[in-house]
Amino acid sequence: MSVTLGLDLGTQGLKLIAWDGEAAAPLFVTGEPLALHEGAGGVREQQAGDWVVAATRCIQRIPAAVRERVVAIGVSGQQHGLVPLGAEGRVLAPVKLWNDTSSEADGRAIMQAAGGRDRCIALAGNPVPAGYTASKLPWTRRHRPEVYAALATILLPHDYLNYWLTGERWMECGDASGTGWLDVRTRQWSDAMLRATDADRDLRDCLPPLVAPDACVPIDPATAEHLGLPRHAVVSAGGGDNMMAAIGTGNVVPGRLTLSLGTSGTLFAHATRFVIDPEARWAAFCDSTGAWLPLVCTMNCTVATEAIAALCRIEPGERDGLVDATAPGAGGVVMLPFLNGERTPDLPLATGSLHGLTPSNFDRASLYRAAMEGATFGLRHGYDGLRDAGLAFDRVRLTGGGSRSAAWRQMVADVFDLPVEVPVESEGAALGAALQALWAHRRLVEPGLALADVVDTHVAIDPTRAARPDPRRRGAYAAAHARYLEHLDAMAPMLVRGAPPS
Ligand SMILES: Nc1ncnc2c1ncn2[C@@H]1O[C@H](COP(=O)(O)OP(=O)(O)O)[C@@H](O)[C@H]1O
Ligand SMILES: O=C(CO)[C@@H](O)[C@H](O)COP(=O)(O)O
Repeated sequence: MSVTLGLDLGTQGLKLIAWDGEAAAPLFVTGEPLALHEGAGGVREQQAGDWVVAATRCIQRIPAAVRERVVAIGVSGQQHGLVPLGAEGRVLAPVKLWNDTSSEADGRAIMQAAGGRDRCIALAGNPVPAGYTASKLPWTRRHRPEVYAALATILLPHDYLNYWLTGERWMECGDASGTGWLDVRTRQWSDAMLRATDADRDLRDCLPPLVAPDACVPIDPATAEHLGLPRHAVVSAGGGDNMMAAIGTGNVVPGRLTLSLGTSGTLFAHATRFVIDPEARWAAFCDSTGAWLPLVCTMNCTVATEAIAALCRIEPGERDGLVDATAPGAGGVVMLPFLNGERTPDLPLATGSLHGLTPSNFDRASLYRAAMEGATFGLRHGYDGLRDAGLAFDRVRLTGGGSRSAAWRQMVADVFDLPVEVPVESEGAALGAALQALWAHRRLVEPGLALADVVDTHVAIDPTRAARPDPRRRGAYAAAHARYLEHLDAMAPMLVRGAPPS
């Protein structure tokens, strides 16, 4: 039996899956929560040291008989975070995360220096929203000058765990697409975007080499010993959580749409040709197979449902019942769920709001449904952009924490008017990381092995969690979606400006 480990460093927690490469089944699954520091002005940061503690706990919890058979490890991670490393490998500051909007003005300044938003898209395929890594660097230069001066290497969150495991610094093109510095057409760093970020420093010196998707690096022997893992284990390239979720949900061929309902909501496809949206309604990213992964990301998915559940004291076991007890449209309640600011649509300073309240709909069930609908409509917004690019879809593969909800699965089927499939393994990103590790390890002796072949054998669909669009609900959801867009348009001038200082 050969075992591969998949680690997924999410925003709310780190998850681990130990995968049996022969039986195509999980042997052990565990996780650890992670703390998030939220500061004034949209600051959202984590300590890289906490990730290492969480990963160590998860790995050491694996039964020894499983651990000693580990041949390879793959790491998936929340995208865009900036891990600043000093020359000797020390992390110099807290990690500014993908949902940290404090660098909004810095992103705008980079785009201006590059010649404007459209020019950025022409140069590298993407603009530089606040969430992307590039914007966090000038912020660091302004707010933490000593860190900027000592900076030797920039890593992304999953790259940092790879560094901890191997002692080697590298990036790969999937996650590197979310820096704002990679020209996603050529898979090379864009000198123009690097210069627009800092004209006085050669930032190429801070960027590690880019490796191929099937790269394998030996684990550091001392780290292997500390973790109780075999010294011959290797670490694969790993990738951004969305790129790994594409593998873990079997989305490595055209025609499938993966939707991940986590802290962020993401929606992405597999594209064999490079596609960009001139309006940047979605991100033009590389995937982790050598193709592309056009992606829509909203910053408020389970953020919205969790906030309403906490406010109304809705227990986890009650939630689906409340959604089922209300009709599509939530009795007229509309939630613009932008509690964390928003990336799609591009409103980093936006705040959340509730609309359409009356005495007869101001109840916990309608509010909870409105939060779930708002999060789902936000993703639908970007989906129209993907179709405008000529991409066609015949199904949705659902993953992330929200995919555990039967009511949410049905809502996705109805709102997108597509059949929904749910993989047996709900942790798509962790499974994708384990499968990438399995593939990369097998390719050492079988160089022609295609990732799609591994995915076909290992990603199973759970027939009991499928959902089909219900034509009786289509009209009600279309009307509710139209109402959502009306409120969004009406609020737009205020949402662009952001909240007054508190
Ligand atoms: N049955 C459910 N209904 C709605 N939300 C759920 C359900 N189960 C889990 N979640 C939510 O999913 C979120 C975690 O999703 P996950 O994909 O693990 O997030 P991340 O990777 O962003 O940390 C939590 O906010 C959790 O409350
Ligand atoms: O910023 C993006 C994608 O561009 C997010 O999808 C992050 O990658 C965080 O993911 P979760 O922690 O919500 O899984």
